Amino acid sequence: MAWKAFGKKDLPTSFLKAFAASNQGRGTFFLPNLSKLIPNFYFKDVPAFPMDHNVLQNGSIFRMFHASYSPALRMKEQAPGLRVPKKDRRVRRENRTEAPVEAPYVPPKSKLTLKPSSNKTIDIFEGMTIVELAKRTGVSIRHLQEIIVNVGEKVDSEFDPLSIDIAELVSMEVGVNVRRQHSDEGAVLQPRPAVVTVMGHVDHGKTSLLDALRQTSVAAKEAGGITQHLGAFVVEMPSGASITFLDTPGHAAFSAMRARGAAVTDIVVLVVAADDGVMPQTLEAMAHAQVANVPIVVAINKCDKPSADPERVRIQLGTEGLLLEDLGGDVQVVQVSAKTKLGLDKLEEALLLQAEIMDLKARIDGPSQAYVVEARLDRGRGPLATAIVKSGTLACGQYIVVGSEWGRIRSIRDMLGRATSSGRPAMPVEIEGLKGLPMAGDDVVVVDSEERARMLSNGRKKKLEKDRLLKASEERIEIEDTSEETPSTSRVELPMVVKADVQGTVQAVTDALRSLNSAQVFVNVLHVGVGPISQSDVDLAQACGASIVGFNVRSPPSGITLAANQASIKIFMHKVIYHLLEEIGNFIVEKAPGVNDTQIAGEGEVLSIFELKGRSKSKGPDVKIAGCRILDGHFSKSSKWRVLRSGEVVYEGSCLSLKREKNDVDFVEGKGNECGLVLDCDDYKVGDIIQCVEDVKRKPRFVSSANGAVRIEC
Ligand SMILES: Nc1nc2c(ncn2[C@@H]2O[C@H](COP(=O)(O)OP(=O)(O)OP(=O)(O)O)[C@@H](O)[C@H]2O)c(=O)[nH]1
Repeated sequence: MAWKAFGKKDLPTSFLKAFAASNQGRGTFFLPNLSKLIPNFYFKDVPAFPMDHNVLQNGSIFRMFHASYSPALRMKEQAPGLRVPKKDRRVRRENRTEAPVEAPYVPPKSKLTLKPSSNKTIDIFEGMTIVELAKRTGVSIRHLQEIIVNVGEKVDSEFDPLSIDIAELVSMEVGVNVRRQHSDEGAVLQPRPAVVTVMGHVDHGKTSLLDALRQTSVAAKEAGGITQHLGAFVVEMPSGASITFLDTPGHAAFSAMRARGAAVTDIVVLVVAADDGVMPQTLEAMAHAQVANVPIVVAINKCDKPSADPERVRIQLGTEGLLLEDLGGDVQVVQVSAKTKLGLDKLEEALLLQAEIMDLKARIDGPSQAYVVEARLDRGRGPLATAIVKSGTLACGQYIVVGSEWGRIRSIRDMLGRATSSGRPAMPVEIEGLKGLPMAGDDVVVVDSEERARMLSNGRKKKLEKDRLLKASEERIEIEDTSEETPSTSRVELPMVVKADVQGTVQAVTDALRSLNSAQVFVNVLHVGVGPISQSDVDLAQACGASIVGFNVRSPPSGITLAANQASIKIFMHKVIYHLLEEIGNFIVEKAPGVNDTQIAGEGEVLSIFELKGRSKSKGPDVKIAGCRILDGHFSKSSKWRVLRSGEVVYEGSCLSLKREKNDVDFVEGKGNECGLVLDCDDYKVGDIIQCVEDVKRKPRFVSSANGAVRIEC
């Protein structure tokens, strides 16, 4: 492998192998991590595109410089226009054979020279002119024309209509974010089913309620009995109407999934258990719905329980600012029981009424738009995206761009797994044919040709990578700043490789792991991916001293497990999020260095003072012995000691002698036991309190709250 590593030291082959292998998919290896792993190197010419294997192999993506890299070259790199003084050129020549003896070069914090994307976001639409685009981006018409020509498009006049894809590419090029707007003007709109997201606190009965609505039994089949995916399906109501439901997980780690659910939905069903009342995730769900400007229908569940108190729930919700119908507002409230199926017809009525009020319609014809709620990698079928169609009709054979991935739709399946040729508005569909795995939350857009799809996908990848590198660089600076507050010797870094079944859970697990960062331990997620743990994950973990997390993925083949064992790589395999976080939390606590602290090991009272006269002048002065009774704990001779008088510390020091009866001892234990004590100060008085103080290492604590939120308390 030909890497351009300047300087005397070569990179470890094991590292290079693992690094290259880990980057065959998306560029998920963070540069700051890389430079941390090889501290004597710094990096320049960082790519603004995803690192792919071939690029990595020819070594041209960035140049790695060893710390001993010559000062003259360094000056040139930092200020390209600068003339290097002759003296320094000499240094450079001398250094061809030998590294200079000098302090290692510490790269400046902001070494990435990538131009950041501006925070500006503009709306773009099909047919906008260059003039319009120039107005919105704030870039000159001439510059935009140059870019358009560079992407291979013809420009006749600045008033010619641009395709929305070209407008996006050009905007990205000038560092402006876009929102694609599709006008339905002139299109025939047809009624469409409502998309309803069921949200609420963990275990309040969201899945059971959906189960009851569709007469199946998903809740019983879920690992650990909790929802960890964003399930989407269509329920045919007895009235004949159909509703698309999204079930979101209640556990605290899945906040991003809930936010996605609220963003794609028309109505939120807020499930609150009648016995438990309003809880943290109930409030979070309310907030998500309000941010997304989505109406709420409240389902007070578990009304069959003797401890159910629906009135209390109503009052709680009212206090939280939800304007319930029965209290004069417009939020409908229904009392239900998923167990006895009580009130399900009322819930259905409420949803259909809400949908009717909203007059939900969508364009059936024309370019389709959809929203990815989940994505996973199937061994045989490749990347699969579950999406909800927003408008238009998604059809097999269409070229699509999904986030930064592209593909041609090979097949579409409905939520029962049946093949279908198209997906209509509000329909959840599984799309097959993408070249790479998109992210949950990505938009699906249909484009005219393969060329356009490739171009848009490449442009987006480039931008994504640029933003990611910048974010990683900022994160690194933040970490460095925090570690300045905490002595670096006391902060342990735990590198992790995270693999999970779908993109959504990868994100949830990664976010949850990051929430375990503390002043003592930094969980450094080096690499994430969808799918089972592979040999390249093990290689990477070995090269970086990382542990591997496998969430909701099948156990790795025995060969991989064996390789991991041999390399002493810890693998955390779990199917339930709180089990995973508990195990990792305890692992972190175990690895945390702890902070030095003191604790009172024992306390006693001075009952009497004995004076021992010095037997001869040469043997030293007279000695005062404090006769003590232990009130609590134990006395240990080697510890530190304190004398307290009227609650104030009057002395701190060490012990010269500890006696039990007439014998010298190191340790006296037990409330009520008496001993004689000589401290290196003899200013004690009857009634003083003597404390034996020990140094201890205080370890952090793993704390998980009722809503599943976890943290490490130092
Ligand atoms: N008595 C009674 N129990 C219920 C009812 N609905 C749900 N449960 C029970 O409550 C527990 C949690 O139900 P789930 O449907 O898994 O709750 P969830 O809100 O989907 O939980 P997450 O998926 O973890 O967010 C299960 O033991 C259900 O059997 C109900 O109406 N009455």
